Amino acid sequence: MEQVAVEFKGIEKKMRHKLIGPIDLKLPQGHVIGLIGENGSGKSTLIHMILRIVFPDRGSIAWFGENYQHEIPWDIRSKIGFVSEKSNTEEDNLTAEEAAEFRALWYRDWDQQYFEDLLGKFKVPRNIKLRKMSKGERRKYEISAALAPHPKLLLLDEPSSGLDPFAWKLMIDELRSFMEPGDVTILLSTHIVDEVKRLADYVVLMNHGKLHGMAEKDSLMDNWKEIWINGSMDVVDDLPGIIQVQHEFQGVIRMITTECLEVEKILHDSGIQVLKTRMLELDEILELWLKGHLPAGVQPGKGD
Ligand SMILES: Nc1ncnc2c1ncn2[C@@H]1O[C@H](COP(=O)(O)OP(=O)(O)OP(=O)(O)O)[C@@H](O)[C@H]1O
Repeated sequence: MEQVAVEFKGIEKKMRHKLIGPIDLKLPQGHVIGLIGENGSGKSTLIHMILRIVFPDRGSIAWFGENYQHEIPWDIRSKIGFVSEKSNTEEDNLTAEEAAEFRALWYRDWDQQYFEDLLGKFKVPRNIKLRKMSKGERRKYEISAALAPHPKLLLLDEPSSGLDPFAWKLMIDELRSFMEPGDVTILLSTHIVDEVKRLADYVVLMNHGKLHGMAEKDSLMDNWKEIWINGSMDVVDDLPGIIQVQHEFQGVIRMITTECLEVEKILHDSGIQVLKTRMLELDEILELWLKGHLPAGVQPGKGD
């Protein structure tokens, strides 16, 4: 059975006007999980609950298979890297080098050489205070500092905010090579669908504090398709996962299915001609999912 980095069981948290949860979610170890949702849907709150910056009102969280009632023990916390949506103001008056000296005291496995290499790769300015850096420059420092202790779980809250396209590409490449050992888990909250498309193995969708479920990205891309066939509407009634269907012209039917592999097999076995198929873009899939069309096997509120 696959190892689980973090597990949420029946988690609920009342924020000012919004209930976040209930959330039942297992983040599989060794994968990148893209966390997607509209503004205010609860993504940062979910990340803050993993870090114990926010405590849930109900339910439990397990870190690498262990539950803790109060604080997370330091040996566990030091395995978790974090890039916050907002910069840490306590570091404002420090240079990247000075801030790293403090971080190195906290993280047992801090790798100074790796940190220096990342600063060089990202062209982070040296010997100037972090508050004097541009938003993108500071972001590059923050990503470098989060990677430097080789965390086993990396929580990234909109990490690319402020990055130029070249730095963005560098970040994607760096995160890919960071995943190479195979036991690292990344939870990536982002509004950039292309980031999820390039990096994520799984997609977790949230909306208005509710979890819409978790699905494997490749399975979404392979199964959510637009198909054109030559046939009658009766045929469509027997096909699985049909969420849109339209009679186009002269016996041509256009449909969208969430179970394309199965649909293609049935059509093939029935001798029905497929005229054309089109893979949906990930943003189209997410829009349909948000409207309530679930991927096959996904239960709303659950991410197993
Ligand atoms: N410190 C806080 N106190 C009270 N309510 C809060 C606090 N922080 C966030 N909230 C509320 O909790 C809800 C979820 O916020 P959260 O920041 O988790 O959303 P998000 O999905 O990360 O949003 P965004 O994409 O805009 O960053 C929002 O309705 C927000 O108003």
